[in-house]
Amino acid sequence: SNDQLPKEQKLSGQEVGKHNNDKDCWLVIIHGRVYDVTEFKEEHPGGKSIILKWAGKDATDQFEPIHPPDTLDKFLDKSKHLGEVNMDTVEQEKEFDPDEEERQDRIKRMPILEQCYNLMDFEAVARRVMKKSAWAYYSSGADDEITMRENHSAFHKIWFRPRILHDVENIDLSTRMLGTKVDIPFYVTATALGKLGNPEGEVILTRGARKHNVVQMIPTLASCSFDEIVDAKQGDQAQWLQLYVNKDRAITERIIQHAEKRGCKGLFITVDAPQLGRREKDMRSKFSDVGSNVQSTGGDDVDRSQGAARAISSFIDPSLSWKDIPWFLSVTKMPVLLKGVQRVEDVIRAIEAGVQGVVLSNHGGRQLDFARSGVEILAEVMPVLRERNWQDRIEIYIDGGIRRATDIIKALCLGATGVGIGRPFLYAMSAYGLPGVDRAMQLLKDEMEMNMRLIGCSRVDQLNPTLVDIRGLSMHSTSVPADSLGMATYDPLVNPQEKAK
Ligand SMILES: Cc1cc2c(cc1C)[n+](S(=O)(=O)[O-])c1c(=O)[nH]c(=O)nc-1n2C[C@H](O)[C@H](O)[C@H](O)COP(=O)(O)O
Repeated sequence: SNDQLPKEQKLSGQEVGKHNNDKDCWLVIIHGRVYDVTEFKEEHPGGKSIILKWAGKDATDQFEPIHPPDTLDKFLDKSKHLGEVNMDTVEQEKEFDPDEEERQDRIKRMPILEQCYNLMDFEAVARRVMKKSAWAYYSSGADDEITMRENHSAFHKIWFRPRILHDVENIDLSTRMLGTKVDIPFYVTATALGKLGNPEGEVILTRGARKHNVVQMIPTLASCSFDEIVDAKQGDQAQWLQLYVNKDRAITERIIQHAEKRGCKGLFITVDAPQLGRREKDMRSKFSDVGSNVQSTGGDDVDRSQGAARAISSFIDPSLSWKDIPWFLSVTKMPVLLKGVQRVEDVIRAIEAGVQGVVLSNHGGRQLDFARSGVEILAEVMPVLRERNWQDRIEIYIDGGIRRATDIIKALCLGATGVGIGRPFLYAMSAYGLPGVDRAMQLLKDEMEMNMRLIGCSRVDQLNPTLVDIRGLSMHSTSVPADSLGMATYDPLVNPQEKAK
């Protein structure tokens, strides 16, 4: 093969193009570097077919959003790095996307940033301008997406009991999270594959978090490398690490200790995803036709319809359990928290296990459908902790469906230290880049200042349960799914073909 080529001589596109089959497979990936993946493709978590589909071609666009830049240096033996190719001899085969032209037209007609007045406006714009597969990945929830909708509608079942005639001239929204002083009680939660929405990826969220002095939780499954995201922070800007625990604990230990060395201020172990949920919009989107088949143990001929999420999560350890918690506490001095706790019994157990906090969360409705919203779990947890006088033993966060500052205030009234926000910042970043994230965070600050005044509080430590009425919270009014078979399949009145017989 060509790896004896003197380095300064570049490979030609034609030459690379010949190695495009199962027995002999080269790929041009990022920045015109060629890699021999003939062996590697057999154990590629995203399955073999995606590699064969782009064998011998430039696969940069497909590679970038899913893999951090250091992936090849980390996982592909140096002997397989075949050197540079002369890029003007490589035919640039763009993945054909039927609605790309229409999408570009929608981008030309999208509203200017100043026309976004709340976080839902960003979602409305993102839905129109994002690539279908990216929108599908960000917006999808598990199964019928009942929990995803419940996350936000739960806040509509909580009403305020505002107090009057308190001096609210000067409002202070600041608070502390794991010891870090932040401007407002929300953090940017961990969401995977930031480059699906914006070519710069998670570093945009880093810059937005710095500007508004809030914490960024760095996802294990980020598109940017961990070090890129940490390098993008400035000064003593605080970041936390969200951890998917690897079956290979040596890898996990290295990740944790590197994060601590780089200054992360908290370790959030995700405990609600021993297997990633079935997100059907994601599965239907473009990723499914490349058949990432990490569900299978062998071969490439099994259930191919797993979206991007499955393609990148085969390393997660489903055997993780309470007996592992002491190990995590022993390998790091960072505060350790559990992300994705969903009932009070597990909060009690977390306190007894010695962790410093929990995030009451159902993963944005992307995991177990019919899991309750974070805010409903919070309303179950805090009275039980107060009974034991344990409410200050750990920090309690919630996430899921936070779209208004009133949602943040309701969570704090019920006893949360702060809240995590995911999709809104992804949509803002995908539609408008950093200016979008900046505006979304500023809108929340403006909303929260006004709402604090109107419920009669000037500081977040004054927020308390007497300011909310949660009697309606446990009412789960989900609409009954329409009888689609009856309506559209059997009823001749609806089904014209039937009438023709
Ligand atoms: C929207 C989104 C959420 C993800 C997310 C990816 C996306 C696109 N991913 S996921 O691919 O595995 O599902 C992660 C993740 O990497 N790790 C994690 O702990 N939570 C993940 N979450 C859940 C996230 O941390 C919050 O729990 C959730 O986003 C909060 O709900 P909202 O989006 O409504 O704010």
